[in-house]
Amino acid sequence: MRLDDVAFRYHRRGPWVLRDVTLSLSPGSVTEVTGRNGAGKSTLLRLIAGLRAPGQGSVRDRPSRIGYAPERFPVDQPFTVRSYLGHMAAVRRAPKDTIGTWAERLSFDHLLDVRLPELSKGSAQKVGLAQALMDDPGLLILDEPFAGLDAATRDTLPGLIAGLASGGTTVVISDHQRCIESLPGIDRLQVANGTVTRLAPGEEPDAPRLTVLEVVVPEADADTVETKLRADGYTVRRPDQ
Ligand SMILES: Nc1ncnc2c1ncn2[C@@H]1O[C@H](COP(=O)(O)OP(=O)(O)OP(=O)(O)O)[C@@H](O)[C@H]1O
Repeated sequence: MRLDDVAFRYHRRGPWVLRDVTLSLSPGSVTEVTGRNGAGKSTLLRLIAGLRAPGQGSVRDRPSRIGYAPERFPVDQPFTVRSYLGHMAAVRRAPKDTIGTWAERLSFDHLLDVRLPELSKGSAQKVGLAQALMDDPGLLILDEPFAGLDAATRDTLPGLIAGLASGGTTVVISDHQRCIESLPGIDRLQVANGTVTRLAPGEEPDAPRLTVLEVVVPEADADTVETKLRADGYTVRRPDQ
């Protein structure tokens, strides 16, 4: 698929969030989208997914079956995981047993009868991923899919993504936590200053100046704080106990 001279703003007369975006995404490619907070990564992903229409320019040849997992899965829905995913499978005419398959692959099969608002952040993230992955999408868009995931699922997901890509799925991922960047042959796009540039292999995104901040927390809160900081894209080092 292609984006040609795409520009986008959320409000008429508002500031352009993205301009002059021209890029192509080929079947079977995996593209990592990088950029600072607020640069426009989620906006670019929504444009690619077709959830937002460009203000200028065009998007062409988008695959018809699209899987999209937003940065935050909307849990304020009065369904159990099973009925929500069952509904999504029916809408997409996916086989019903796909729910069990993905629940097992992403290790949330024990939560199928729990209501969405009662899920932890990481479990909700897995349900969001399952609905995006279940229909063998031609275009798969994942917005910060690793945020809040447990280590086992974090390790599983790159392989699942690579498997879909080798079957021809075009994959686009924003990933603060840089869990996907070691995937062989990955393409990288950087969103900065309102536009998108392709990074050459090995080229580092414009790196901000780094500093070290020591944070002291109650021992019992250390895991939670570490998970939160990692989810926000920070590097966390724990001193030896
Ligand atoms: N629904 C919206 N209405 C108006 N402005 C928005 C909306 N969503 C995002 N923006 C603005 O568009 C710009 C880009 O936001 P976007 O969420 O795409 O950035 P991002 O790179 O994904 O950020 P982050 O890394 O924090 O998730 C920001 O200035 C943001 O405030």
